[in-house]
This record gives sequence, structure tokens and C-alpha cells, in this order.
Amino acid sequence: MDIGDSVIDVSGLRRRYGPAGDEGFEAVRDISFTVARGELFALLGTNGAGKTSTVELLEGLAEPTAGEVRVLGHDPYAERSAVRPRIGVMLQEGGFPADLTVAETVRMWAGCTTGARPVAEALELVDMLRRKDVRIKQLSGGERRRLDLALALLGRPEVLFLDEPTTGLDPEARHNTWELVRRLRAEGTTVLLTTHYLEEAEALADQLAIMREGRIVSSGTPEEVIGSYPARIRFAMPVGWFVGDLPPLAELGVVRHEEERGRIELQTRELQRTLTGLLLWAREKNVELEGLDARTASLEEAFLAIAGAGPAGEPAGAGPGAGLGVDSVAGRNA
Ligand SMILES: Nc1ncnc2c1ncn2[C@@H]1O[C@H](COP(=O)(O)OP(=O)(O)OP(=O)(O)O)[C@@H](O)[C@H]1O
Repeated sequence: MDIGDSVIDVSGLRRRYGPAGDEGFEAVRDISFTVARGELFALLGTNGAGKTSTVELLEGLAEPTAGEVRVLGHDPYAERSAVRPRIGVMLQEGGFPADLTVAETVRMWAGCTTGARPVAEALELVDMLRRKDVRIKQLSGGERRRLDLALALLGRPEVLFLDEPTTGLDPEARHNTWELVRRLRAEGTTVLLTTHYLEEAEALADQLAIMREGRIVSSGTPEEVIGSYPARIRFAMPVGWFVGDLPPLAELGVVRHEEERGRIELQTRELQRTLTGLLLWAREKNVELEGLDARTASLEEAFLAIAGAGPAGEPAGAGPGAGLGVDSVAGRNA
């Protein structure tokens, strides 16, 4: 089992619901990515971006309208019997018979799974062993999610598809799930995750892709995606000084600045250069930049800028101010 060989290959993938033309809807529009063995790949996007439509194609639940999908070297739709025993799938909504107990449900599932784990082991993985005799209809939403995960893990899958696995979980259960996912990945499981929790993607993902309107609009490691969005520097302008007294902002690498009641916010893609220029200026003028705060963007900020803004046809990774000179949103009270 070589780390590094690709386990999921997606190329030019499209999925259309309904007929061609205005009556149909293309939910997935020409996306391509690969996931290496043992890697965790997170697919992010706002509601309706096309994540589930994509994941269903990878799971072999539907046939692409165009493009190619390979999972473990096979077409998951046409060669379903070769792929299905080697993957684990946790759908957004698992449907279970309400009157079965947790243990009966797992046992029933194990009956259809090649090389299934013992029932107790599967339930222990998700901390549900003590709930084994409870009926499905009496489980909380979070407990059902954990049971879903236990079923996905039953056949010791090489590839695990997790569609919003921690929705409805309390913080402790969420962190336990993260630990479990990290352990599985460390053991070589390849994981494809969709989530609305950006801290989850930041904590777990080796690679991620942000979808908008069916397209991938940004992708890379979390650091690369965050790095495509400008860092921020905030401070209060010293009394008696004005933004115009600062060195030319474009020369400091600033791509955008805002000012409100003497509070300045600079956005820059070159945090060190901008900060150095600013501090040298403050030393030279012998003034203090009160409340000085400098930080790189969070994945959430990058996501909101990338997933929410502008038409989806724009280039990947474009954050606000990308490619601009200094864009001023200043002066409401300057
Ligand atoms: N069976 C269907 N027929 C027609 N349109 C559909 C169908 N299923 C999904 N869609 C549309 O395709 C688009 C993508 O849906 P999809 O469920 O893939 O999004 P998503 O990114 O998973 O969203 P969410 O985060 O809300 O789960 C949406 O606009 C949705 O309305």
C-alpha cells in the first residue's frame, strides 16, 4: 500500500439533473481533482454548491453526464461490484428501521458486508456500545450520525466517504469523531469529507476544494487556500496623523484599506513586508500604533470570500482585492 498513489481520480466531471436546456439543471460543471492514498480531502461549499451531487458520483450511486471518475482504479458506477466492498459510505441521511435496536441494525448491516468488524467493535469505535439495546427511534440526532459512521466503518473500508459526518453532534462527540477520523487516516484510510464546519476542514484536511455553483473555485492545502486571501493589519491612527501621512500603501504591499473613526484596516498578501514598513514608519515618526493587530486570514474568512463572492466563472482562489492596486473603502469618518 504505497502512500502517494491516487485512489480517487476525477476529470472533467459533470452532472445534470433533468433534460438538456433550460428545463434541466447542471449541478456539477466540469470539475477535476485527485485524492492520494491515505489523504483526507475536504469538499466545501455553500448550500447547493454541488458537493453531494459530486460525492454520489464518486460512490457510484449515479452516472456522470460527462467526464470520468475512478475510485481505486475502477469506474464506481459501471464497476460497482468491484468498488462497493472496498468503500464505506456515510450519507447525509441514513434510513434505518425505527423499531430495530442499535445492535440489531449493525448486525443486519454486517450480514450484507464482506469481512465485517464484530458488532461490538464497530459500536465501540463511535462510542455507542453502551447504547446497543436502544431502539433507533429513541436515538438522538447525534447518536444516529454516530451509528451511520459505525456502519460506514463496518467493512474496514480503504476509502471512506463522509457527507457532513458531525452535523448535529455536540462538541465532545465532534472532537471524538475527529480523533477517530485521524486514527483511520493514520492507518491508511483515504477519506473524502464534505462539511459545513470550516474548523473541521482546517483540523482534518490534507487537501480541500471549495465549490461554488457546481465548479471548484479554489483548491489546495488549507494553508494554500488561506494564503490566497489577504492577511489583515489593524491599528488606530496616532492622534494628529492621517492615512495620507503613511508611506504609499501600494508600495507596502497593501491591496485594500479601510478607515473608520481613526481605526485603520489594511489587507495585504505580503504581511511581513507591510508590517515592517509600517513599524519602521512608526519608529521614524516616534508614534505608537495603538491596538496593533496582524494576522493571516482564517479558513472561514477565505471561504466566505471565495465561496460567496462573484460569479463562479472567475479564476480560482481570487479573494477580495486580488489583482487590484490599493482599493480604498475608507473615509466614512476620516
Ligand atoms: N434530484 C435533483 N433534481 C434537480 N436538482 C437537484 C437534484 N438534486 C440536487 N439538485 C440541485 O443541485 C444543486 C446541488 O445540490 P447538492 O445537494 O449537490 O448541493 P450541496 O453542495 O451538497 O448542498 P448542501 O450543502 O445543502 O448539502 C442544488 O441546486 C440542488 O437543488
